[in-house]
Amino acid sequence: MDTDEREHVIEVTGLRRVYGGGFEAVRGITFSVARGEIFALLGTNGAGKTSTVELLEGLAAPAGGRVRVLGRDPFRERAAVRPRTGVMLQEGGFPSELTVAETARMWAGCTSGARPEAEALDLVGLAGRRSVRVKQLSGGERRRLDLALALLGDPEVLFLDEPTTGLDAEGRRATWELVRTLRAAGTTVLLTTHYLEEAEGLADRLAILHEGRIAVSGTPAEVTAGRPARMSFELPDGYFLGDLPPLADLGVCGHECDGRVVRLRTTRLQRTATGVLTWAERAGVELGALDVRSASLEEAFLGIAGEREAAA
Ligand SMILES: Nc1ncnc2c1ncn2[C@@H]1O[C@H](COP(=O)(O)OP(=O)(O)OP(=O)(O)O)[C@@H](O)[C@H]1O
Repeated sequence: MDTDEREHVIEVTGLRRVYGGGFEAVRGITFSVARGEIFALLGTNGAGKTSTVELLEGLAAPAGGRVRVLGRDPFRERAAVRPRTGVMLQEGGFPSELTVAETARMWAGCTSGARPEAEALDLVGLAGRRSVRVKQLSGGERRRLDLALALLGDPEVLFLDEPTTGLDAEGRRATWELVRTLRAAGTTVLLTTHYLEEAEGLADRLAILHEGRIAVSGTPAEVTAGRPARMSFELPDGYFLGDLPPLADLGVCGHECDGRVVRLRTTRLQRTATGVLTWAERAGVELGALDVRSASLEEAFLGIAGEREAAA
């Protein structure tokens, strides 16, 4: 089913957030998230991700614009919206003397229709740590406990603020798997992250925020479309960049040459790669450290940040 045909569980229109001193952290953003979608908010430090998520969670009222979660105003109708959402904040801040199981039980007591705490702990791989005190958990285990608590109410909508920060590679992958499983069960997930590969691999759609505004949004493929791909290689001794066919003929839109290492940026990757490799083959040249990669979210992200700074 097309995104437009599905129910929009989160709808944000012209949303603004202004802090006490008059600083406008969120400057009129618009996006929507369909039921069962994973949507990622990306951005540099201070771009406004947490400020936005807090408005969606109903923790503050917007200075302007409109936000709807499950068709309701999450701030004014918090009592109706909150039981249907799960929230994982950047800092959980739980009593450190309690054990993992006690913390989950305490939280379950405040959660309507909570699933058994053992089930929530099992989902995040903390079943074996039930009797450990929270203060003895590693940073990554605390993040997983935060996630377990967000899952206690079996929420329809899950807000995850930097869910994998502090997790090792295995913990991160396990969290991604869990989020995918939740999506398959129909849960809608909005997450913020600094890990571009997390957004690229997990999100159905994403938005990159910059200074309180959405710089670009869409599927990962849409966001990277039009961004240049890269090709790099090392020429053997005695060969120089000028020995290659004219770079413009190869579709190259930018290049760097550092000694014998050549880095090309291209909007026509197949043409560039074919041209360079055909030249090397004909010249009997063995290219070292050959690397060819299509545009990634990282390039889009760095490109957007760079372009905005240059414009400023
Ligand atoms: N309580 C506050 N009072 C005033 N300004 C604030 C407050 N909280 C955040 N800000 C400012 O609002 C801007 C956006 O902050 P926010 O935490 O939403 O960014 P972020 O994208 O989540 O950043 P990070 O990636 O560092 O978590 C920043 O310039 C920040 O300094």
